[in-house]
Amino acid sequence: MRVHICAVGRLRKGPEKDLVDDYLTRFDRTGRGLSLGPAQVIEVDDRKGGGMSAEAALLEKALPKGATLCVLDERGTVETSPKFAKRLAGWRDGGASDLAFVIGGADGIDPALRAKAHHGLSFGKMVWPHMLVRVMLAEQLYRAASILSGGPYHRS
Ligand SMILES: C[S@@+](CC[C@H](N)C(=O)[O-])C[C@H]1O[C@@H](n2cnc3c(N)ncnc32)[C@H](O)[C@@H]1O
Repeated sequence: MRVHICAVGRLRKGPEKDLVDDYLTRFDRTGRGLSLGPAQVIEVDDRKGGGMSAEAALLEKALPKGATLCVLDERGTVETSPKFAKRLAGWRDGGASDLAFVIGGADGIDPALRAKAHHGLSFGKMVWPHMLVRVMLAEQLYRAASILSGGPYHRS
């Protein structure tokens, strides 16, 4: 199952980008034997300042056709890492070829796009900056692959 992180805005060179790259490399390596990954980041940029709906149109265009859609949203479901790992395995075992996570911009994700999602995932009720959400998601993907592989990274 290929994994896509579709995000509004460009992540510049720096510690957040390094962390995302590092965790996704680890995810790819750990997930290879589990039919998870590879993971790629797809960035969209609305330079005309059209707001949420313009960003949603760009995101929808960039999403792989038929992808299982998971939006990152503070109003979504808060879950443990093992539960998230189970959810990933469930999507994979249910036959999903592409899984797309969507991270919004400063105004969030357009409600019409949110309504199309198969799942809304929350990293808690607080609002985080989008670049940190990318890092957190990449880390949770690696953690989930480690849990599913029985590796020592996750200790609960
Ligand atoms: C700066 S936030 C935008 C918040 C916006 N005011 C809203 O109402 O959604 C940018 C993006 O980061 C993600 N995000 C921020 N906090 C989050 C959280 N607690 N859980 C999951 N995703 C979050 C969402 O995808 C959000 O669209």
